[in-house]
Amino acid sequence: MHDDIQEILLSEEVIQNKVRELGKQLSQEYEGKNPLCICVLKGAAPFMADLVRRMEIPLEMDFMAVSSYGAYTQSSGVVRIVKDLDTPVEGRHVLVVEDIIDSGLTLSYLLELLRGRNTASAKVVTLLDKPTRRTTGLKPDYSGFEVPDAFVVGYGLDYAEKYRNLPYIGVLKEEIYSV
Ligand SMILES: O=P(O)(O)OC[C@H]1O[C@H](OP(=O)(O)OP(=O)(O)O)[C@H](O)[C@@H]1O
Ligand code: HPA
Repeated sequence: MHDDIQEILLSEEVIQNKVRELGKQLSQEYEGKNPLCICVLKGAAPFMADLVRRMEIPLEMDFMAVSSYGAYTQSSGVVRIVKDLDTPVEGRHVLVVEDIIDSGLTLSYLLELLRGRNTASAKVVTLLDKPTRRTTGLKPDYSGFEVPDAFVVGYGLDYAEKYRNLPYIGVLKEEIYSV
């Protein structure tokens, strides 16, 4: 285990089993719909890469970057589009792929934006849900795990751009971000 990690919450095996399960479920839900899977960069990149390989249906991928956290652990409350989609979404079934929903600010903003572009449907799959931190009414359509109110890193999730490449998800030691 990495020295900066206090505790492993979800092992690589547990994550991969869940991804396989979600991929199977989404394959059934989106059969015949050629969904556009939208990865919210950067945190969702490992989850998106693993998830689409478990979806056994035709689909397309696109990438979007929005930022509300800046470099550290507090949401700024202001959502900014850093990179927009390359694909027109009008009439498309879009599935937003997220690593974590915390306050829900990022996704509330994103879903409103996408629905305003007249999608046929706009749903969300998140690997992690931290419902205790929610300040919006947002609920994911598909969710992997609920996590407690702790700052978690790994499998895409960062602290100051570090730890995204850990294959597991762990709680960061408080001394790392309290200095
Ligand atoms: O529900 P919220 O409170 O809005 O938080 C969730 C968002 O915060 C993180 O992204 P971040 O802005 O840190 O960018 P990153 O994915 O590049 O790390 C995470 O990947 C979600 O997109
Ligand atoms: O717990 C978290 N870890 C990393 N990034 C995050 N963005 C929202 N919550 C978190």
